[in-house]
This record gives sequence, structure tokens and C-alpha cells, in this order.
Amino acid sequence: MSDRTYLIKGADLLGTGRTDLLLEDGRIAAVGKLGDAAQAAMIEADGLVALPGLVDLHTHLREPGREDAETISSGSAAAAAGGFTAVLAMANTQPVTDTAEAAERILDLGRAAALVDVQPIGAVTKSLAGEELAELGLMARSRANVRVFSDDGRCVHDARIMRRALEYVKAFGGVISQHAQEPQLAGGSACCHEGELSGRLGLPGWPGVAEEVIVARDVMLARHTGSRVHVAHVSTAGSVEVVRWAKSQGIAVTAEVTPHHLLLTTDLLSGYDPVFKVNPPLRPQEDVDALRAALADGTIDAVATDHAPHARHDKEHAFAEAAFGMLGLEQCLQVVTTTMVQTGRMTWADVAAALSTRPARIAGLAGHGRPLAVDEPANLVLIDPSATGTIDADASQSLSRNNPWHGRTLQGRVHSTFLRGRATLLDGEVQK
Ligand SMILES: NC(=O)N[C@@H](CC(=O)O)C(=O)O
Ligand SMILES: [Zn+2]
Ligand SMILES: [Zn+2]
Repeated sequence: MSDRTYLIKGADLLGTGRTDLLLEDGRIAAVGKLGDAAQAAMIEADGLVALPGLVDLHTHLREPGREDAETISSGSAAAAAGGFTAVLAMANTQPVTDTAEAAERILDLGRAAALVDVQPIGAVTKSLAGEELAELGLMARSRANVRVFSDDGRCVHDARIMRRALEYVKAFGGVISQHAQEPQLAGGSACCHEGELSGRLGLPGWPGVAEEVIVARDVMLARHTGSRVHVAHVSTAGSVEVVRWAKSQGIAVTAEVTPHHLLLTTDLLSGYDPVFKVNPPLRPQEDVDALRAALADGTIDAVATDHAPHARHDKEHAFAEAAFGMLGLEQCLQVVTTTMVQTGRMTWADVAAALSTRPARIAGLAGHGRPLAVDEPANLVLIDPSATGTIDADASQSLSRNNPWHGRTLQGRVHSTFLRGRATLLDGEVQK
């Protein structure tokens, strides 16, 4: 299983043509038309597309604190099953990842699970309380080498704290990933998109502008400080407009969109099923269309899952009381295949950019998002784009079952994943 040599025969390299790949000693040892190699395990990759290993900028692994919902080990298995070779672990654990020691502990647990590189995200403020900056510098200088900071789950709403955080991380090339949700406009019990439907359902909603005002403020703070801001889970056409404008001005902003915001719309809430309760909420079709267009034209840099596992007893409530969040790691590539590749909006090379190269660059992860070329680390995924499957929430590697794709048919099947030449997923089986 572990450190063997693999010969991948006839994979379609980023959709540009068929080739063989030899994986040896953790690296890509040869690319091209290769003869049989003794000792190598052969993988018949006829019809499979090879992409660089996927990188998720936004994963909730729940350990420490909520190991009933997910552990670093179970979340790593879900990541491998989804074609990921690196995930960034959000800081809203219990306790919060707001110290160097906490970040190093997550790094070590990820190494012990050994299915994906788990890179901790550090909190921007102590305990995510929004009041005092966390130990950003100590986390950056720690063994965990933290470069991405986020209070995700909460918005860094105090403009003065956001300014200081941006100034601080600039010194070491860090980035602030913002959960853009203005608390006065989207406060209290808001639990869905504000619109005609929320009125009819009797659910308090929050409008897209509550996201957009924070995105607008933050790009101006990024311009003022000369620092980098990343917009987590962009959900509205208005946010896309702001990001597009900011990029045209040369402001250092990047943005991500989730699989669910690329496919699901707010009218799913009419059944009051809490599996569709998420922040930011599912939006109308116009927003979904704008997000797809922005991902295709590069205004949105990356797809990130916002994989948010929740135990049954937190999710199975009346809609208004249920926890926010849905699973994402295992079906991300299939959703992108379905919404973006099958529809002709993106090529496989575009997918590699949005799910691997750009997220690795945003997060400063050196060994990931590299081209599939000789001497590069053997981090890659094989996908069968012609396969279709009906999603079964119970077939998940995650400890949680809040899977919004359950019962849906999606295009594509993740076949195998390799982390530094070691198979972490082989023909659909996670290699623990
Ligand atoms: N997306 C969600 O609805 N929930 C996330 C937090 C977050 O990403 O804001 C969670 O931690 O459960
Ligand atoms: Zn968030
Ligand atoms: Zn999140």
C-alpha cells in the first residue's frame, strides 16, 4: 500500500492528451510513453483524467472539541476520497486555534492521520471574540507555519481590528480569510436568504448586501494597507461585482466559492429540511449564475468546500434551531464536473487552476498545486468524468451525515488520490 511505485497507464493529463506517469519515491519520476516497470503497481487509467491533488482552502475538521461530528482522521479520509491532498483546517474548533501550540497540535494530528496534508488556519482574534488580535506572529513562526488567518463562522466586523490584522500579516505574506456577514444587517436569528420565499416560510432571512458591504469595506482596507484579503464562501452577484472591480484596481483580493453555492438555490428551503441550512445561505438562481460566470472567468479564484460536519443532534431540529453548515469534501469535484465542466464553462486545466494551483498559491503551500511534471511531488488525483453516481450520505467517510447531495445524481467519480506518491484512495477505496 504505502511507499510503492505506481505506473499510471494512459491517463488524460488535464484533458490535454493521454500519457503514462511513473510515481517513485514520492515524486513523479517519468511522464510520457513508458514501458512496463518491474516492481511498479500498474493502474489502468484509460478514460481517467489526471489533475494535481486538490487543495481545500476551507475545511472544518471539528477536532479538538467536537470529535462526535468529525475528527482530523475522519475528515482526512473524506478529503482523500474527494481527491484532496491538502486541506486548510478552520480555526473554529473548541478550543479555538488561536495559539502556536494549538496550531502545531492540528498539524501533528494531520501528520498522524497521514491521508492529506492538514494545514491549520489561525484565528484572527482570541477565542473568535472579535476583540483582541490572536498570536498571529507566533502562529506564523511556529512549526505549523500558519499563513491563513480567519475567524470563520464569525465575521471580523470591527474595521479597526480588520485593519490591524491586515497590517500584521503583511509582514510575513499572510492573508486574512473573511467570513463576510455584517452582524447588524444579518444578525439575531437570520437563518436563510432574505426574500419573497423567507417571508412566505416565516423564516428570518439575511440579504446579500450584508455580505457585500463587508467585501467592499475589506477590499478598501486591503488597498489601504497593501495587504491581502481573501473572501470566504462568496454567495452573491454583488460580491462578485465588488471583487471584479477590486481586481481591476490591482487590489490584492482573492475569493472562493463553495460547491453548494454553485448548484443549490434558496427554493430548496421550502421543505424546511435543515440539511440546506448554511451560512452564507443558499441564494436565488441569479446569484448562482453570477458565481458560475465569475469562477469561469477567474474573478473567483478557487472552489473551497466549507465542509461543515454536524452531529445529528445539532442538525436534526426545526429549521430555525438547527446548526448551520453542510458536508462538502467528498462531492466537490463531482459538483464542479457537473456544473462547470459538463456545461462547457471550464476545461480540466481550468479545474486544476481553481481547485489546486490557485488555492495552493493563496495559502502559500509550496508542495501542492504543482504541475504534473518530472521531479514534482507526486500529489495527484484521477477522476473518471464519464461515470455518474447517485450520492448516498451513508457511504461517506465523514462521521456526519448532513450531506446536501444525498439522493442526487452527479457526474464523475473520484478514482484515486496520491499524496507524495502514496495512494490515499485507490479505485474508490480510502487507503488508511
Ligand atoms: N458554513 C456554515 O454554515 N457553518 C460553518 C461556519 C462557517 O463557515 O461560517 C461551521 O463551522 O459549521
Ligand atoms: Zn463562514
Ligand atoms: Zn466555514
